Amino acid sequence: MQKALKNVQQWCSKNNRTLSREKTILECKVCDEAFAQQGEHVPRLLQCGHTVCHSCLMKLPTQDVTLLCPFDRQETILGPSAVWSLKKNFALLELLEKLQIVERERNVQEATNSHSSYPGPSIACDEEETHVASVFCTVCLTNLCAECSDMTHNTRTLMKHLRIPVSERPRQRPKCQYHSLHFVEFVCLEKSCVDSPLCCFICKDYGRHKGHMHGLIETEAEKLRLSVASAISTGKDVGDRLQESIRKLETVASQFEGSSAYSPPVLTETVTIGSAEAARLHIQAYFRELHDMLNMQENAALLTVDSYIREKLCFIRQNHEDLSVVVSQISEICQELEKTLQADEIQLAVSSSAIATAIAAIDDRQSEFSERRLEQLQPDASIPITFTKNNRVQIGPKVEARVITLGLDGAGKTSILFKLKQDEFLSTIPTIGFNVETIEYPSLKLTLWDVGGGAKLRPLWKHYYLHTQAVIFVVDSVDRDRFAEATAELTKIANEKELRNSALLILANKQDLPSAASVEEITQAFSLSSLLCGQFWHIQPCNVPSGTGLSEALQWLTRQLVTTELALS
Ligand SMILES: Nc1nc2c(ncn2[C@@H]2O[C@H](COP(=O)(O)OP(=O)(O)OP(=O)(O)O)[C@@H](O)[C@H]2O)c(=O)[nH]1
Ligand SMILES: [Mg+2]
Repeated sequence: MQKALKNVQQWCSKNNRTLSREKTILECKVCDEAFAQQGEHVPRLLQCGHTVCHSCLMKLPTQDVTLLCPFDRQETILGPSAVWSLKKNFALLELLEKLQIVERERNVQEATNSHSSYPGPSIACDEEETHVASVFCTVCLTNLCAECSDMTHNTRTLMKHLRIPVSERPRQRPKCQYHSLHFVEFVCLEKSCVDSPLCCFICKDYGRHKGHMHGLIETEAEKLRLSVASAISTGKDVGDRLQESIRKLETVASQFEGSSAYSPPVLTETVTIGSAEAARLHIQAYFRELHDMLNMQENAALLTVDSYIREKLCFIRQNHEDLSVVVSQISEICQELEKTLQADEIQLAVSSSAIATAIAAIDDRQSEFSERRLEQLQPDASIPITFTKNNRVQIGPKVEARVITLGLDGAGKTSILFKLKQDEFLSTIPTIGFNVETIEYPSLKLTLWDVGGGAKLRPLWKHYYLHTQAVIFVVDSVDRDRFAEATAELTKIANEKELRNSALLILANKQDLPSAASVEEITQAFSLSSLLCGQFWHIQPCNVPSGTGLSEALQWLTRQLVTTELALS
């Protein structure tokens, strides 16, 4: 460092230039501004070894997190704080500081050597009035010419006094406005004196500031300087942090605009979307796959129907052909028999065996093609179609489902079962155990389990849950006193793990009775919306005597089981 400093000094003297001006040799080679100890022109080091001021670095173009050196185009990788993360060139900063000290000492030297170097109004030497003062002793507080300075400060102690050019002499203290013979030395710290806090020692000890808190002007000024410096540094910190936030916002904004790399996502996979464009692409890809999948499913469904139709037509044509052959055979036999009617007795007697054979053939055909057999040969022209939940088509064979009917005792479960099975309102007795019936529709076959609802039987309900696709919960709409009890049972059912994929149909039964609670009242009393949040559920008003509501209830159930209304059509 000393060597570098010496080189700079030598360069200055060789080139006959002053140090103060030649600070510019320590300037940023991009903007030609002198480097500074702090602020915009603080020197920062690039990884290639070049030094550029902070301000210029901020203006340089960046590629992602790298910055190119303006001199050799080499890359420097930036940290998370961008340009702020680059190290300051401390060697250069130290050199700058030393140069400032050297310059200051040189100024004193020059002032000491030359009376005329101080361009301001001349100040008389305190030792010899006819001399012009060129330096100010900061310890003796005297203005001195060079000669008197040397003369008065020639002892070992006095030589150490710091003497500065008179131009840099500290300002003289003002005189006290109440005691004109004395300088102000103190600052009064009382709040009431904030408007005129300066005072001399007389004001402080005997005058208007007597008894007040006070401090030395230098001490108080130093405290103020420190708090100002601290506020400045805090301000800079805040500024730096805000700058960092701005940079991050810019990064996020550029990512939104589509700078980030994008790889097409897989259907159903959750991807982290990096930019607005990536999000759009992700959505388009998702729906493209969905459309493709639906097209494939539609084609597969059509193929299934086409092959079903082909098989059916083949069957019909075969039957048609077989029956036509039989019809022509019968017609031939009939023609032969009609001829025998024209014959005389002798001929008839001779042909009796052939006639018996023909009659037997007709009898055979008659018994072979009974009404029932002919019905079987006439296929139903309808094509019963159902769709599974994954959009596969199902023709013919019925969708089978296991359903359990639960609810408090007396709610009407058994009555409903009998109504669905036999279309009758039968008298019932309380169920001990269970009843089970199979109920068939064109495309649906329900196995309906009706389990007794007495309090002692309810713990047994759970044994019926396995493989159950739907639960029918029957509520006696008249029995408001037991709504709370019914809600408690429904809550247990709703929380059953084994039933979490089952559809839940609530039948508000006995709507034929005048005091029956409406569906809305029951929904509210049972808090169904919150209780069954996230489940497949439906509430249907119904009554057994007329059967009103039961077919709608089953239609909803069927939709849940086969996802199509065709099942019941
Ligand atoms: N008015 C009217 N009465 C009904 C209706 N449904 C059922 N009932 C009557 O309510 C009573 C109880 O019916 P059940 O079908 O035995 O009740 P349950 O739910 O099977 O009762 P448990 O087997 O004890 O669990 C019987 O007297 C039925 O006639 C309805 O819709 N309207
Ligand atoms: Mg019953």
